[in-house]
Amino acid sequence: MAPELVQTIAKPVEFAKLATLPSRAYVTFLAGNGDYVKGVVGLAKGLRKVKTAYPLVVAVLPDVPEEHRRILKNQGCVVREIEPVYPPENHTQFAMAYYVINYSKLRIWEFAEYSKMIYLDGDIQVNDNIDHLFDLPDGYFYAVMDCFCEKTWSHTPQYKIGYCQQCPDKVKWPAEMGEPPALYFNAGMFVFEPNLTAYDNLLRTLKVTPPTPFAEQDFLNMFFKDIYKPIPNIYNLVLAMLWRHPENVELYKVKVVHYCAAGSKPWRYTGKEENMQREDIKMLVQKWWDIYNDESLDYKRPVVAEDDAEPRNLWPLIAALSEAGAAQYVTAPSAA
Ligand SMILES: O=c1ccn([C@@H]2O[C@H](COP(=O)(O)OP(=O)(O)O)[C@@H](O)[C@H]2O)c(=O)[nH]1
Ligand SMILES: OC[C@H]1O[C@H](O[C@@H]2[C@@H](O)[C@H](O)[C@@H](O)[C@H](O)[C@@H]2O)[C@H](O)[C@@H](O)[C@H]1O
Ligand SMILES: [Mn+2]
Repeated sequence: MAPELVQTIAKPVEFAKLATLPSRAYVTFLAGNGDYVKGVVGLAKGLRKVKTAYPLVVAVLPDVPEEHRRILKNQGCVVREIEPVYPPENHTQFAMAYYVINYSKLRIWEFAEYSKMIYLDGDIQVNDNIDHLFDLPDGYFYAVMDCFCEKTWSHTPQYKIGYCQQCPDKVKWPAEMGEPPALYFNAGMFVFEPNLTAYDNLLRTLKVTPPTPFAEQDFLNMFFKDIYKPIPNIYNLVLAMLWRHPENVELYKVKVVHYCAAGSKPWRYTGKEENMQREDIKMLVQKWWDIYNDESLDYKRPVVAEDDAEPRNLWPLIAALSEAGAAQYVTAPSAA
């Protein structure tokens, strides 16, 4: 379906069809005025390179400067401001101090104009088309299993005994410690259905949930425990898997790379941290930069009659249509 909503509005019949299309989008999260905006630009260009049919929505905190928002709009992103979400007062030592802002990711459940979304961290690159994940059966929460072997997990019992869900038979979970930990996902990538009821439940539950070291990742694992369905790690390669569980990784099959290992953020890469001189890490960082620097992947705004300076922002139009009850699901320009 022609992604440019404005062209479609002109033909009511087509619009009627469009109004019933399930609306889907990728969504990421951006906070602060620092360099993560480079991650999001890289993600937008990577999604374009793999010719996704869907837009990239960027949920931005109020502290994201206008200049960064303009950069993202000019890369074809749909920029949506969200309010921060803070966990209850706590003295928790987060695995990384900045994780406290990651609770704001929970705002994306409010984007209920979309029937299904794929969340991707800003430090993720999509190297193969994964649009087919939108067709996974509704009613579940899909994400890739994490790994417990990095020092960031040293506070946990599983780390202390050397147990990891990636190789549950290597060091077995001792019966005297009760049930092994429930399957635990990395919250850098997940397939979910935005829904206002779930959103209200998430925020209400958060208010009475003491924060834990992995912040919103721990919280989401607890909240979605009963409907979580693991998907293969080709959809979110947590880089530490390369040296912690190489037997579980076939790099040539990996579709999504998550630059979460310490020192691996491509836009900050110095190569000095542990594991950062590995050939596979250097190749993946270079691959990220090749996309980021590829001008042929920059967004080319569709030329419309009254071409204006601002990239066409469809949200006011969509809001008006929604008020008129005309459009349940409408698409914005695809990221491609
Ligand atoms: O200063 C920050 C820190 C985090 N993030 C967003 O929050 C996500 C989660 O943080 P990060 O990826 O650094 O966590 P990791 O996966 O490395 O644990 C990032 O990918 C960004 O999308 C951001 O925008 N600005
Ligand atoms: O706020 C908590 C964060 O927790 C997760 O990152 C961790 C986790 O993956 C560990 O397993 C790794 O060891 C570690 O390096 C990595 O940073 C998510 O990637 C991120 O989106 C966010 O939810
Ligand atoms: Mn990340």
